Amino acid sequence: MSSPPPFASISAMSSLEEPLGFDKLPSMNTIERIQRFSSGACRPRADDMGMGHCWIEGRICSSSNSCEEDYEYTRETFPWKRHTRDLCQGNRRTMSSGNKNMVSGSSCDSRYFPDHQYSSKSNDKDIRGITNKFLKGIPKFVKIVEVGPRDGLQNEKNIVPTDVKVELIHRLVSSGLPVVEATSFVSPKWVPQLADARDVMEAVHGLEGSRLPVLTPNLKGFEAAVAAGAKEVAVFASASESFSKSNINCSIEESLARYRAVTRAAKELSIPVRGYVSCVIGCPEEGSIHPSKVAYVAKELLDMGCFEISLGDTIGVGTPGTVALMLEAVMAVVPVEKLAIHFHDTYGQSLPNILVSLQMGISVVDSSVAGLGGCPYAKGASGNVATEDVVYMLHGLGVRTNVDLVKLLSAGDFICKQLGRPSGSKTAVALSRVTADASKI
Ligand SMILES: CC(C)(COP(=O)([O-])OP(=O)([O-])OC[C@H]1O[C@@H](n2cnc3c(N)ncnc32)[C@H](O)[C@@H]1OP(=O)([O-])[O-])[C@@H](O)C(=O)NCCC(=O)NCCSC(=O)C[C@@](C)(O)CC(=O)[O-]
Repeated sequence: MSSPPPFASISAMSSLEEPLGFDKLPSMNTIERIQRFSSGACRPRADDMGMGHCWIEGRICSSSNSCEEDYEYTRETFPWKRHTRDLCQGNRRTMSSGNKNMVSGSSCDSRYFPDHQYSSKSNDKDIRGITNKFLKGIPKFVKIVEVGPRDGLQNEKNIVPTDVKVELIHRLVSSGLPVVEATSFVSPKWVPQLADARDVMEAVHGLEGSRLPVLTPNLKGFEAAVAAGAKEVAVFASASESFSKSNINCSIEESLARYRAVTRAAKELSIPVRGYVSCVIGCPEEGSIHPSKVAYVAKELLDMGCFEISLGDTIGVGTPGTVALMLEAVMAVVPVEKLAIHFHDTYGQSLPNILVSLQMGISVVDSSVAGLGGCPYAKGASGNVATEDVVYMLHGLGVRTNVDLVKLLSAGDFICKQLGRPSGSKTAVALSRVTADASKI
């Protein structure tokens, strides 16, 4: 028998792979009730698999209606117990129904998705208390800006065929990502990997559901982007003088002058412009970058009309401490609702950095499917934080993204197969192991 496609049995996953949401942490009251409830009031079922979750099976209790009463909250409060059991049952269902469940949110059992946690009615008061205490300021919704097709593929050793890029964009859009940065209209001599920018944009023309911005380093790039059908662009400055020179061959001030020309032209066509600041924590040549330099460039981009400023830790050296300092400086001159964060995962600090940024009020996060990425002009930079990992964490925190994790995983799987290497997403790797194990049951 051939092995099932990756994530085909995702609907049968146990909830061990789902982040434990705060809405699932038991209150003292809940714990007391469980202790009371599990101390002999009910007995384990024969098919209990030794998991000791007799309280889940409230219906087989020998005693009165106390089981009935507690069934709902125990089932919702400890879903991983129930899911461990369902893993086998669900997997059998999946195997018998072929590929039906693959990347199809609607045909999958929604109980197995992190999103399910937010429909829970249990413990509302306790959750609020916990989030207020430890996670103050975290937004309810985070906009994810997917940069995989651009930042992800610009650093690939082998040039990725245009039709693969186009297929990747389609898959990312269909996963519900609100923004998918499609490509760059930069010099093909500088970034040959994205020399097919026009063809990519023409192929995704008319694709609905996500905004598809492109990078433009100057007026020439802007004009080419508009001619190819781009409806949104991004300019990219740096907080490091050396990096500005090596990346776009001009000083910071020269780059800002170029970008003023771009934003002026864009304004006339009502085209929104996003601004990037790179090297917001450190530079491969200069070392650490003072937060005031980041704040200066961010404010300049805002003043010239950028609707959003993305702060890029290009070489991924930031930690929550340095990120918080940098954000504090930038937030003194740019309103927090205009800011986005863009982390590379070189030191594995991206998720904590994102968390601290959310706590400071940021609600826009850049990421790259499968953790692809890196800047060809930033030696030592690794891939961006993986979108799958960001979505997993956010959903676990009860933050909405509108992203369908299964479809996103499938997009990541697609591009990794095309590139011939494993995913840089820990979530994708863990879930593919779980589904592979499940398929053996
Ligand atoms: C900015 C330039 C063009 C200056 O490059 P230059 O060599 O100084 O430009 P030039 O004006 O002297 O022109 C040289 C040639 O390039 C052409 N040219 C000029 N402009 C364009 C254009 N837009 N599109 C196509 N061609 C262009 C121009 O026509 C000319 O062609 P030639 O006469 O030699 O045949 C170059 O340095 C460049 O393209 N750099 C882009 C590098 C890049 O894309 N780096 C990765 C971006 S990622 C990043 O910055 C970080 C970020 C955003 O991801 C956030 C983070 O991670 O922190």
